[in-house]
Amino acid sequence: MPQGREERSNENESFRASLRVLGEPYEAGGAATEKAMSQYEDILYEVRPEGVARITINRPDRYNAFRGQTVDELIDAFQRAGWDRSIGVIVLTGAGEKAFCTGGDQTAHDGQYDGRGTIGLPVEELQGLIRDVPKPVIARVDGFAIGGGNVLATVCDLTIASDRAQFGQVGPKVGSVDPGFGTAYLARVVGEKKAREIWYMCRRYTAEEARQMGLVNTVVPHAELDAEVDRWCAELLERSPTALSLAKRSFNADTESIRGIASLGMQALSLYYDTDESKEGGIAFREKRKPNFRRYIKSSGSKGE
Ligand SMILES: CC(C)(COP(=O)(O)OP(=O)(O)OC[C@H]1O[C@@H](n2cnc3c(N)ncnc32)[C@H](O)[C@@H]1OP(=O)(O)O)[C@@H](O)C(=O)NCCC(=O)NCCSC(=O)CCC(=O)c1ccccc1C(=O)O
Repeated sequence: MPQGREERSNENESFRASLRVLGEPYEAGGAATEKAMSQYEDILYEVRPEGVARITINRPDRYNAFRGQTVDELIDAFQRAGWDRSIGVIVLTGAGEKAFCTGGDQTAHDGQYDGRGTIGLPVEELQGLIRDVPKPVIARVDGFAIGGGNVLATVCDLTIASDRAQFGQVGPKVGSVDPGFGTAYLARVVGEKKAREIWYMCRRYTAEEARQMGLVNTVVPHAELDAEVDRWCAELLERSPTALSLAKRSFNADTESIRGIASLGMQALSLYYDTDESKEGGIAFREKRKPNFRRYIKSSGSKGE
């Protein structure tokens, strides 16, 4: 049945209304916002330059590894920037030159992590939120983007890396895995073979290698990283924000089923974290030795040890 003009105009109005909701600020600003911002311990939140929210994981002594509190603060910051109408681009980065982020903090991890959520670390909530905010998110990577840190960079819309950045996954070396966006979505970005190599082999890749496999948009000398990020932000701020948010949601739609895989996978990961096999990875990392996983290799049908 062809639609009448009135019906179409109602539909258009509800579509425009939904975009207005997408653009609602998370908080109106003022004293409450200032107070909440100063409460962050593990991250920094700045608006710099105008229109750009820069969120920095600020744990350089731990190579910007995240604990439960870090992930909660990141979620709060992405909510704030995501729904603030004065912000057009969000930049995620790590403090210092050693690391962007090296994933879960291995000192806050003996079995489950120390925060909330299925595994004591609401990483799948954070990854989903980076996808949900209706504006481009740029990962500014200097140093290591390893483990869950590489996953964060992967789910960002764009990645700008310095020539001394290094990328990789280490899960099967430390008794962990990201059974959602870190694996399935990575395969969409770099292809199945490469994603499996990255996860199974746990190697490190240079920024240039990461660029060649499609994990990074551009690589610049480290002294030029901020200027390059500023250039990309300035260009993005000139684009129609509504067109950008529609494009982002449209890209997301095709991989949205991975959210379901992530939530199921985290449930399984929680069980895995309580096993001796997984704990061996974390203990070995803390004891600075090679993990011994050989005794956990089981042939199909065997009862194991
Ligand atoms: C980052 C390294 C490759 C750097 O190697 P190297 O240059 O040889 O330096 P190191 O001496 O190893 O490290 C220097 C210094 O930093 C500390 N450190 C580094 N990373 C961490 C960390 N993640 N937690 C705590 N501390 C860290 C290290 O202990 C040293 O400190 P000293 O005081 O000087 O001794 C290398 O360090 C490395 O590989 N780190 C391991 C990173 C890691 O294990 N990350 C967790 C990965 S788990 C994973 O990949 C699962 C995927 C995932 O996304 C996920 C999903 C769901 C829940 C959680 C996760 C998650 O990420 O955990």
